[in-house]
Amino acid sequence: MSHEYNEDDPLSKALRPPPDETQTECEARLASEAKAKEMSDIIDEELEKQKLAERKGPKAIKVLLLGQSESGKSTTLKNFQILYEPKAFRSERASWRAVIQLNVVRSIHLILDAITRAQNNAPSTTSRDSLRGPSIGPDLLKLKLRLSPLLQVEQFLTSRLTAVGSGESEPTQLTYSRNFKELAINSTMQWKGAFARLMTGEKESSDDSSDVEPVSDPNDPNDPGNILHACSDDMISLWSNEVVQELLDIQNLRLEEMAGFFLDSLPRVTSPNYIPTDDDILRARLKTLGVTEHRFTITHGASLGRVWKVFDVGGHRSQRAAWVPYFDDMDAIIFLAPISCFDQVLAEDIKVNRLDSVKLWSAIVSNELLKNTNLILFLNKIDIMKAKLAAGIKLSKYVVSYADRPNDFDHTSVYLRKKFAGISKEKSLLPRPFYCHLTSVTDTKSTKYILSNIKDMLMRRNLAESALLT
Ligand SMILES: Nc1nc2c(ncn2[C@@H]2O[C@H](COP(=O)(O)OP(=O)(O)OP(=O)(O)O)[C@@H](O)[C@H]2O)c(=O)[nH]1
Ligand SMILES: [Mg+2]
Repeated sequence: MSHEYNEDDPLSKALRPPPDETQTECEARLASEAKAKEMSDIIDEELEKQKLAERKGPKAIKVLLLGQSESGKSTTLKNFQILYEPKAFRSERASWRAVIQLNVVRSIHLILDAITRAQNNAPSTTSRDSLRGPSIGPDLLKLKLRLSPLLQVEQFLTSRLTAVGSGESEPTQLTYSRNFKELAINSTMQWKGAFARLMTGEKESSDDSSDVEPVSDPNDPNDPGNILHACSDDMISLWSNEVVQELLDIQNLRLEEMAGFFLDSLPRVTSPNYIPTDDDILRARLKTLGVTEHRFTITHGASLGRVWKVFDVGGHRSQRAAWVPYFDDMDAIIFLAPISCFDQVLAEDIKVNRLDSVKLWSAIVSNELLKNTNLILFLNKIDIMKAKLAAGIKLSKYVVSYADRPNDFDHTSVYLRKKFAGISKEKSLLPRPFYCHLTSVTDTKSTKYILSNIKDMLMRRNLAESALLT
């Protein structure tokens, strides 16, 4: 087999073999090209078969995940993967390790920033009053200096992830620090496989890599895993330092409630042999860019063989224009509203309260294109909501209409549920049932149960509709 290389076509020119290629090299190259072509033909054939099966078989069930940024859409998608594609989900552990490393470094970065702010006595965006904090002693300053290499790890991991995954660092005006950039990734770019290989030096991902080998190269001092391991004790000292805790408190930085919080698990996640558990992967935070489609085939039960397509979208305001083309032809939308955010301002607009998920919900229920679509509401992050209420944070302070009702979870959740139900009833263009779940999608057990119920409900509706059509 030989290729024609067209001199006028830059791609063809770039692919041209080196002019000084030996006979053996040429044979090896041709053999590898033939193998690649064979693989590509097999994949094409498989895709063609899939398309044909889909055309012949019952229509795929399509579910769109919607909600503001950090509401838990991608985490819900991970639950679908655990349920229907556990093998593939677990084979991606190595890539999630890098994301978790990035999350850890980011939390440390936030603490170091808080110390710098206190040193400069600069006003913080959310400080209750000016920074009359504890004094920062030489020990803490030394710790800060020793942890500075971590900032390079952050840059390294970000550039690696963006290189393979068409990612982008978007400025996210987080409550706690303006202009703090957060890495966002479009997962259609197969960043996971590519990144796992980059991290592990593997050539091909094996079919069952649930027992992926540790990803650090013990001999490479620049390997992020090694740097994190070397800084582990200092990070633990920093996180448990009383002055730091006081500073964070004064600056109203509740790291425990933030996305991608792993500081309570530092010895484990910084160990050289660390492999993320399912729970870790669910808690790992990587912002989504664009819209990605995920296909699952139901492998058991009455709906065996049925294909599901789940669409995950970026929830950041800049991403929302991309949602509309997907409104058509969905069997259901799972809308996530993070009710724990009642006391925070919206990440991307510090003037808007996070509960302005309510506004987004109004826009969705009243949308003309969605008038016949099943809407399923997840009032999410109830674990954080419960912790906040238990800590004495009052809903009525932020949602004035709550007035003097009891500040416990039962009453607040019923109130919020009614609020969302009322909007659905009032604003929907056609009458529609109100499906609502109180969720914590980082809890796989309860989420599995909810997703199974949704699956059954949609299958029943789908069957009923097909029966009506015949
Ligand atoms: N404690 C807790 N954390 C949650 C829950 N749901 C999601 N999270 C965490 O919140 C963070 C954000 O969740 P994502 O699923 O990435 O949010 P998203 O809606 O996909 O956000 P975008 O991609 O920016 O639109 C992640 O670190 C999750 O682990 C929950 O119910 N409880
Ligand atoms: Mg996401």
